[in-house]
Amino acid sequence: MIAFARHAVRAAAARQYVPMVTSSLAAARAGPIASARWFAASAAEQDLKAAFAAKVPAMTADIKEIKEKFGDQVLGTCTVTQAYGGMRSVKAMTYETSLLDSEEGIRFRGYTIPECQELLPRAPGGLEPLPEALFWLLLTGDIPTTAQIESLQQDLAARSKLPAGVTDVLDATPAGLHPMSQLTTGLLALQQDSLMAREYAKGTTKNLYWEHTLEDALNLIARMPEVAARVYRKTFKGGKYIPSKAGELDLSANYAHMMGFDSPSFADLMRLYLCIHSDHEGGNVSAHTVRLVGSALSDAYYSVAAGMCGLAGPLHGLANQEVLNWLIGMRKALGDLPMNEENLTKICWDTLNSGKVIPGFGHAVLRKTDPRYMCQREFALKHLPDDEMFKLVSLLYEVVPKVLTEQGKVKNPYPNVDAHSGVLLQYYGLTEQSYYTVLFGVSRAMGTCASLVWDRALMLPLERPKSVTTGWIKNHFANK
Ligand SMILES: CC(=O)SCCNC(=O)CCNC(=O)[C@H](O)C(C)(C)COP(=O)(O)OP(=O)(O)OC[C@H]1O[C@@H](n2cnc3c(N)ncnc32)[C@H](O)[C@@H]1OP(=O)(O)O
Ligand SMILES: O=C([O-])CC(=O)C(=O)O
Repeated sequence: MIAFARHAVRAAAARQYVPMVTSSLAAARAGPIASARWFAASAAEQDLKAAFAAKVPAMTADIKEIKEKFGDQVLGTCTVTQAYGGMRSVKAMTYETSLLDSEEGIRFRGYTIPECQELLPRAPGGLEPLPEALFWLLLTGDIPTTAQIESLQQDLAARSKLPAGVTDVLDATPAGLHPMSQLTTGLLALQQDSLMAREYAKGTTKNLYWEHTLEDALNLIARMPEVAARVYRKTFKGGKYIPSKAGELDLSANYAHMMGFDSPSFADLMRLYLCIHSDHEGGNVSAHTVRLVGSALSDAYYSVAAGMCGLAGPLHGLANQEVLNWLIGMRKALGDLPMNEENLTKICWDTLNSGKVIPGFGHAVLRKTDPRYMCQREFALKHLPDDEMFKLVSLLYEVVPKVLTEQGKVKNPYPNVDAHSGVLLQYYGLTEQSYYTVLFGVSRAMGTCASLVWDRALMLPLERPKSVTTGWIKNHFANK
């Protein structure tokens, strides 16, 4: 099913993870980025579970040593303003699968998006990395080999059949229900098969939680595309479903096929899309929700469904839908007027003056243009350079930062991932913008599931930070 990306073997062979427990000095010398990477030790393991299991002891020992050595060090503090301000930049959690730098953007296990595009295995004829390969990387820290990804793809295909009753639940949802509500309902219907829930009820032991969670994660990832495609066909195509070709096509191409899109370049867009939306460190609303809910030992289905409810908010994943609505409204507002800087500037100010945010711009952590925006822009320059909507998005890239900077409120006036995704989908005929966050959800499930497996492997405890009332703050600081 796949062709191997350039340099992957060389890169995998050249890299080796250095656990702190054996060589903390070497890791420290390697610098923060290199020491954050999990380097491939061997390409021999073809089974994801075995590859993951091999990583757990060193990581567990590493964390034990870190806690012994640095357990009393202060990682972050929280001012009163931060407590009222969404805890912005408070360092109060760990998260292994990805790390966000405010200037540089996301790194998946230490690898930037261009590095992933270069190193991860691709589909035959495809130019973009396979999300199955990104999932392997997020989970194990290693760039997978062709054989490993073929084995994972076969495993996912074998798991992909929806259990009885799931399609009935989806069919019973009202046609007007938002696609994100339908997706979440579908995930909860999948929960009937949770191994974690079943084994916990039987009295399984703590050291096996990760195995049950990995099983649930793999089943969820394998089945979610069909659930999501059914939501699309039911809502927008009169319930005319297209049978799965799991096993014949890779996960992204099959998802596109089940939605009704069979062009090779749309499949490649799906691969890129599902890779870049998967993970964005641990503090974002969806990932943190998955972590929090999972910490109560709710299984992967409950945890991801909860995360999807957060992703459905307009300040988070739903912003991709909002961007398209805004762009369409903008074209209408322009009418016969030329699409130029002056006219777009006026429309931006109208949006701000009406009390709304400009969707797709700004970020809670990033302070530069999101690299996920940039790689979608590069995709557009390659595949749809003359598209009118792309030209509009390109012009807004120049206009909006100036307007937001002049307004003087935002910490980051530059575009995020959601500013670009919709125009690419529109170009290929996926024009129903209320569906866009579902695509984001299918991707985010992969990153958050990888992290959830680690949460259980590392036996992270129940999350329960302390809260205080405003009265408590007044009394506490009054006499200081
Ligand atoms: C996948 C993702 O989740 S990426 C983000 C997707 N969301 C969006 O694109 C929605 C538009 N953007 C926003 O609303 C914000 O930039 C957020 C929610 C992403 C980040 O919020 P914050 O960290 O609070 O941003 P910041 O500190 O810059 O906010 C300061 C002020 O600028 C405002 N602001 C931030 N971004 C924007 C924007 N795009 N348009 C207008 N005003 C904005 C905030 O609402 C806030 O106003 P207030 O002081 O009146 O409450
Ligand atoms: O990091 C964030 O807060 C939001 C975001 O871009 C994401 O979750 O992809």
